[in-house]
Amino acid sequence: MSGSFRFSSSLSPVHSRGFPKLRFFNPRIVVPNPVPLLKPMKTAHSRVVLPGNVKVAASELPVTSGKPAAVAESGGLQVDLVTEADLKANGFRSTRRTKIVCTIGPRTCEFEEIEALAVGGMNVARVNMCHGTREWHRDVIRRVRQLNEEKGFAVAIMMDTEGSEIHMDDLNGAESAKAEDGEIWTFTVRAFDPSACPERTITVNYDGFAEDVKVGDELLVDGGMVRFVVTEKIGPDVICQCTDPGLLLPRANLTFWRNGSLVQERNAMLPTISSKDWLDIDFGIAEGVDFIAVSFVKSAEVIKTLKSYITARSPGSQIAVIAKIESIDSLKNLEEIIKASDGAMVARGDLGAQIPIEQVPSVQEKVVQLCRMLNKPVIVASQLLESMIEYPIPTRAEVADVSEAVGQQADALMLSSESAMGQYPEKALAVLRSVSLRIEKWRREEKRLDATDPSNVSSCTPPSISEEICNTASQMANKLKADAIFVYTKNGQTASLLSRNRPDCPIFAFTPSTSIRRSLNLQWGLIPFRLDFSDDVESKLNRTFSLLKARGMINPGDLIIVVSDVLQSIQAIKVP
Ligand SMILES: Nc1ncnc2c1ncn2[C@@H]1O[C@H](COP(=O)(O)OP(=O)(O)OP(=O)(O)O)[C@@H](O)[C@H]1O
Ligand SMILES: CC(=O)C(=O)O
Ligand SMILES: [K+]
Ligand SMILES: [Mg+2]
Repeated sequence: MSGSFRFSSSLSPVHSRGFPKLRFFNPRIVVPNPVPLLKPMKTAHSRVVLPGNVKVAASELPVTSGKPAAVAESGGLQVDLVTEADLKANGFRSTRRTKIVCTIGPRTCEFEEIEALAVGGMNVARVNMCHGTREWHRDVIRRVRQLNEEKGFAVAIMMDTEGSEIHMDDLNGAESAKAEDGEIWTFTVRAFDPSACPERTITVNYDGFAEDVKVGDELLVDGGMVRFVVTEKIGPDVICQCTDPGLLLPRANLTFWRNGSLVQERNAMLPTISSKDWLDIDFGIAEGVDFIAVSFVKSAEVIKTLKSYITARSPGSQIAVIAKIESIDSLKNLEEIIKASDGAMVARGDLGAQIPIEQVPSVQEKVVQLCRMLNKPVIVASQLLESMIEYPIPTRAEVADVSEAVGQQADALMLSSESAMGQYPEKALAVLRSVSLRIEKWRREEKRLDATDPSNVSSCTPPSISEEICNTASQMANKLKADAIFVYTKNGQTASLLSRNRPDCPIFAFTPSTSIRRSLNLQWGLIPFRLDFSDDVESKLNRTFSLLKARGMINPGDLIIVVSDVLQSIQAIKVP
């Protein structure tokens, strides 16, 4: 699919989701450019515009073999230009702790568009295997890799599986179809030739569909954006009347409800990982993605199966498995699922179609807390800035929702349609960034909740020396008002345990592995650097100090708490 694909505004999904097309009396106050617009670096001499309006001319940076040194690993230290310039200009406290995942779609798939997102603060790029071809995804993944190699970013790649829940067909290539109030539509398990498909007929991907539904059931498209009631069943055809009109989008999810409850008959028996998903997973392993997010996880078993499959297919691979919490069945097995996974996503879109929407906020809070206890990164996803698909500024309610997730100290926030096919992907990213920074700062100032309170973090994992060291180091950093914590970590575990404490200062995580560096980029408060280091604490510390000082990222007198996972030690050191 090409990058020129655009939804025309009259077909924007926002409209399908019940927003009036024209908002008379629009309550949006257009504030004077609340967030700086970012432009990616174009040439070695252009100015890189960074978060917080820091400007650094690429030509001012030391250049090695035609590339800026930040990219070319000066002295073996690798960090991206954006982080480097931000640290230089604004200091440690300025860094954003909450990470950002952006879904890459038709609106953001070109190299320059991906680069603009990276410059704007994207930490993880997500590709959704529900949409597009493998070739399309391969191109996106390779562009992200190229960006990392050429510009020193550590943008991780997350592949999200399609899963085998019930969904509609692709509308024979149409961007959408409008269902009007009272209209009769047919949902069928019959497949048609695109040219021979009768009007108002939609093919459903699940063969048991016509058998499972009953007359009187409610059929919800995309969690209730469009609703139908089943009036008649004729063999493979389910005849429905539209009760809540709206736009039907290709491959939209379908659920059916009886007497106010989700019906889960044989569809509950559909595999979490379909045969197509396994092929996509093989593709993801071959392309070396960093995370595989599994849609509609119902139990821990599927996560264990996938993890052992990855190990067998690609021994020594660092691919992490993220459980998407979006199925009603997952809620009964939350703790086991999260324990088996390397992280979780609160996938509020489909979750809100499987449980009453008023229950979504409490599930979000519970999953975020559980992940924190179990030391697993957690992503809050879907509809954070939904109106920005179409408008350049968010609603106040959306800002409040983002603030809530940041206040819960989730590791990451995710953009879906906003970045995949919305009109303002960079602005949406800028809003996530500025709201995160503001709420994080406010939280530190207010100390509204003591993040290092051991009761908050220490239960549920078996106590370990590393964990105690990290808890103590974080408390020390807070009490001494340290400027940063440095951690030298080979497999990332110690960095994770520090992040889990949500300390007041940023955590510089030095790792010799580029893939660990990328995977740490999903975790709260971690600034991952690639650095080869020896086991000798003294020498690696002196080397790090001189490399960072030479690049202006730390200053003499800065107080650093140093944690080493090899020696299991804590040191408090003033930068000489
Ligand atoms: N690779 C792609 N090609 C085309 N359209 C895409 C692509 N990725 C995303 N989109 C569009 O962006 C929208 C939002 O993306 P998102 O990843 O949230 O998908 P979704 O269909 O809501 O499924 P999920 O529940 O997995 O998030 C999609 O509905 C689709 O219209
Ligand atoms: C992200 C996702 O899959 C959802 O919200 O449904
Ligand atoms: K998906
Ligand atoms: Mg989903």
